[in-house]
Amino acid sequence: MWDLSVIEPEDSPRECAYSVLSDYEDERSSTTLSSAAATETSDDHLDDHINVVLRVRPLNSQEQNRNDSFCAQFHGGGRLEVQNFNQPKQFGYNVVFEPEATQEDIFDNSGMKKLIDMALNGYACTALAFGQTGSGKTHTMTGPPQQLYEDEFEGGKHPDPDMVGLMQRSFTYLLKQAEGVTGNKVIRASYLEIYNEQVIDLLNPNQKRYLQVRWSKNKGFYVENLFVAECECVDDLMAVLEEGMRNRQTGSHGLNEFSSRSHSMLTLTIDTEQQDPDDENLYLTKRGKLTFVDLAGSEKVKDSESSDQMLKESNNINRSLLVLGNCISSLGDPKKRQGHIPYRDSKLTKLLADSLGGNGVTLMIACVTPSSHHVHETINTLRYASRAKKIKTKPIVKMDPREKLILSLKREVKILRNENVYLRQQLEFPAKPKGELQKSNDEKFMKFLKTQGKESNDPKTNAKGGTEAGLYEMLQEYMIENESLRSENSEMHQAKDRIKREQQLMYRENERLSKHIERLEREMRSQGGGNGGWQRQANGPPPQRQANGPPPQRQANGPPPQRQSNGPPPHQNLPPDQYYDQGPPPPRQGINKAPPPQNNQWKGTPPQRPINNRAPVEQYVPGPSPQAGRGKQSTPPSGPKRPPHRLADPIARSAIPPDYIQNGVGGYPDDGYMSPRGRPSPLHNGPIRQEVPEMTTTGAVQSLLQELQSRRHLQFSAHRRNLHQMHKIGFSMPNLSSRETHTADVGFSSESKTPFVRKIHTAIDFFYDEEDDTFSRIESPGRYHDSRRSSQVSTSDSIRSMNEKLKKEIYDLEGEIEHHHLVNQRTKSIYGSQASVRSGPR
Ligand SMILES: Nc1ncnc2c1ncn2[C@@H]1O[C@H](COP(=O)(O)OP(=O)(O)OP(=O)(O)O)[C@@H](O)[C@H]1O
Repeated sequence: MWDLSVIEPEDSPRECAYSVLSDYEDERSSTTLSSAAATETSDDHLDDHINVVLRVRPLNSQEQNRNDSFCAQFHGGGRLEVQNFNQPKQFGYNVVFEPEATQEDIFDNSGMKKLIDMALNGYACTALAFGQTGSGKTHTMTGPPQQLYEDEFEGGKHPDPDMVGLMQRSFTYLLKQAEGVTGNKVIRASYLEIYNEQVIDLLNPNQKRYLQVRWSKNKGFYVENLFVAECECVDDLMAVLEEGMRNRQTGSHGLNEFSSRSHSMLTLTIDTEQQDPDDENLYLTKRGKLTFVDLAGSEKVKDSESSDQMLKESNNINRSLLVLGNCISSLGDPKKRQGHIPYRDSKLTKLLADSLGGNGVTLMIACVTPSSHHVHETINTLRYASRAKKIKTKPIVKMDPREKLILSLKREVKILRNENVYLRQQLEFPAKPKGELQKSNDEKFMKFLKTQGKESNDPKTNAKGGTEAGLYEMLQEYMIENESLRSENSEMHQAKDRIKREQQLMYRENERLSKHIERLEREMRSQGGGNGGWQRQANGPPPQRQANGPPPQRQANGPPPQRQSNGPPPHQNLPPDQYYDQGPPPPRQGINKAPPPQNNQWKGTPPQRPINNRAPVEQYVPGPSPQAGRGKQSTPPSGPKRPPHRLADPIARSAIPPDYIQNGVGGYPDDGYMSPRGRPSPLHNGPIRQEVPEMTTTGAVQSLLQELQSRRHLQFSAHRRNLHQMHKIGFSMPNLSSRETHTADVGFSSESKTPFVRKIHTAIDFFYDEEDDTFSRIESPGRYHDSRRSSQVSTSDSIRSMNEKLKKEIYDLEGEIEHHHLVNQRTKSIYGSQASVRSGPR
């Protein structure tokens, strides 16, 4: 069984000195590491598995002399098979480096470069070598021992540059990469070892005290009083490494002449100042960490032939490695991971806690010997490595906690300011000028940045004190602004909710009124029903009534019969108040003294509202009056009464601008509307009568919108839609989002190629005037331009205005009904109850 499912690469790098799991370097490594790097400016967590690579060293002279067999077989693709006393065991890792692999191969292909890049971006990164004693950990990390001790100035050989290890190569690469960072950067180094479970500062060997491992909320586990050296160049870093290696506990035993008897940790802290992508004036200091860990090797005491002090060392080494193994097992097991991880059981695991299970990025280099003599130890190391592969970490960028707080407050303030502006727009509050607090905060922040820059350049100033004071002051200011924005925004949210509630109430009332209108209409129809029922003719003036005969038949489109100008009306033998269509109107309740209509124009005194609050019986004058259409006035009693237009047929008009034509493609580009071709709108009431020539949809819609904007009526002949339906179209759409409410959605029937209004948007608020057969907008034109502004208030206004219209309509209809009542009564009194009654039009 493979420990890891792998895919054999087409071109197996068998000839190479290493093999990569599933093109690891190209895919997995780059994906996992670079994706984590993408979170550099945020606290977003990205789970990432620990990257584990394996290095198999060549057989050493001792093993060769013993004629140990080579127990490892390389299958490419990161796979390895180990012969465990004729029992093959198979393992898979991200990369497997074969004995021929050079130091350069390790550095270039282990993922080390990406680790350094991430450290520069603020992540805590760790490269850790582990394995049996003598397996090549130190060789991999720092090169052969003589690389450090053979100093050309002290008469030794010049170190072989090909043999230098991962650490020296990393230093060079790090400094080179750091040159690309524009802001300030500071690299500090510390070096410690854990020897017999005690922490020793390798850069301060004269201090014969063991250092304490402490824990703090911000730092996690850390070593107290550790010497930190600021390094400006590669040489500084090399000097730190050499100094530490010189002071490190080594010993010679049966398995390694230069055996490390301690775990060593060299930590580079990398502070980089980087520009905030959201704010060019803001520089953020990220604190990345790069730790190189060279573990002491596990050893069989029997093999290493340790005794006395070395035996004690061996026991401590093995014990701490056992704890490390336990931590790795727990972290690699998804069930155990949620539970207790025994970091505190050793100093090593305390200091590695963040690298293993925390917010760091870790590269583990497992080192093994291929000697069959050590196959048991080798398999242990391989299992260890396999378990480590299952561990997931959550890399995050480390920042100065105070700066982080300021940054988060600043971002929050920015969000709240935006929200504030948005809410103001919605509620139509005037844009808030930049407040004093906001101004002073921004100024303070700029000042702070400048001071910080000066202080960092001027060592004499008390940089820390000044910076801290500025930081705390700013923190407070931002918190105050934050708080005031919060409360202001919450008030605006409440206002918005209130308006919404009002809208809903109004909407319900409108629904009720609409139903009432329908009821009234039915009532009116039933009143004027039968042969003698009042019927308004579609186009043309009302019929002339003969004095004692039946009502005249109206000529289609013809002029109305001429009235006798000077002579008495044909019904002069009747009391004047019994006729209203050929003479003075019936003086209802003594109110209306208006002269008869002339030239099809209504003339008359606006009716007085009767005491019972019902519409007075009124004289009506035939002929459409576009300007006096329903919806143009919100105070019903002041205007003239008109016939019950709801019963009339639609009035055909020919006033569609010739460019209101569609070809069924495209749409209004800004609003992203699609042509309704092939998908008739559910709101479309039917074909429009007017046939129009072809043109582009976009042009048509733009013309229509321009028309709306200039408040002129659209006079195309739409199929009849009564106000009730339009009302629904305009306001009963659920979840009217702010964006949906800004534009007119005009569609075109693909068959008849005629325009129709698909959707009435509340921000524009235009209504269909059934009598005039027009669409008119009652919004201020200015609002239309700001199509992104949602307007709760305008929605309320439009619902309110719709409400007014409905009330007026009811008022009209009630007047109609009362009028019919009166006419019926009078007619009955003249002709008797059997007479057919024709009450209108007037
Ligand atoms: N890949 C390699 N190629 C050549 N020589 C190697 C390689 N790996 C290790 N060696 C040599 O093997 C010897 C032991 O290596 P090293 O000291 O690095 O082992 P170690 O794992 O660090 O052991 P310990 O845990 O005891 O410190 C050294 O002389 C080293 O130069």
